[in-house]
Amino acid sequence: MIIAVDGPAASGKGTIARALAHRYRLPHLDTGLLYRAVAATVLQHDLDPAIEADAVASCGFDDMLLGDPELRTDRVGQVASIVSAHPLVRAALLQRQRRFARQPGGAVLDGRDIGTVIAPEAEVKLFVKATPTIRARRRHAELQARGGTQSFDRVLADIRARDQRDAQRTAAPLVQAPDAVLLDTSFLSIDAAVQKAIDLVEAKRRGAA
Ligand SMILES: Nc1ncnc2c1ncn2[C@@H]1O[C@H](COP(=O)(O)OP(=O)(O)OP(=O)(O)O)[C@@H](O)[C@H]1O
Ligand SMILES: Nc1ccn([C@@H]2O[C@H](COP(=O)(O)O)[C@@H](O)[C@H]2O)c(=O)n1
Repeated sequence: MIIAVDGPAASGKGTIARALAHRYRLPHLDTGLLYRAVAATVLQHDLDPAIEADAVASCGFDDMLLGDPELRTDRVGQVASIVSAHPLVRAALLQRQRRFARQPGGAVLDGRDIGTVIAPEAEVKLFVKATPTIRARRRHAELQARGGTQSFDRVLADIRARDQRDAQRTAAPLVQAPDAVLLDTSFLSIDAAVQKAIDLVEAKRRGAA
């Protein structure tokens, strides 16, 4: 079974994807990390993320980088949303994600274009959303817990900027797949959101959704 979990920044898709992977004993890929690794490599080499050739040259990153906590910072997230708009960057990362999705037994992937581009054949597609203010509140709390000093307003502005870039780019924009089920986590606890996601997967498996 392939489970595709898409949605905007800090909507809770990673939390849900990890929980579903655990529940159904499936491997999980956080595809945002791949774009973050490209972004971190661009920054490391003092390249320009807006220049496609610079971003493409950074797609051959060492997989060791995927475990670097620096990848989770807001700065890297912002640059990731710049490099991810380049069609050649998306093309360079496409096969790796497709191979992961199509491994025997299935997989859970979360990102922006899993249900639309990477695995349009996924048996289950969730589109996770929450209001920008609630997402910023959650991300702000998360960053503070890690010692971050950004203001709430800064985090909210960054989330809005990233939403806009991700939704408006021409290459694989953030959009709900027509056959994805919408899961609004704005007023759900983590446990309640995960339970809803499990209920949706179960309904799909029974052919009821
Ligand atoms: N339903 C929820 N209620 C409260 N907090 C939540 C909920 N879901 C997720 N969170 C928290 O919100 C933050 C963002 O969640 P998560 O990392 O899952 O989002 P994401 O969509 O994967 O983000 P990104 O796109 O930036 O990778 C985390 O700190 C997580 O613990
Ligand atoms: N399938 C994807 C996943 C991510 N992106 C881009 O990467 C940025 C960082 O992703 P996070 O999930 O870690 O927040 C994100 O803002 C997107 O620009 C993508 O394009 N496609």
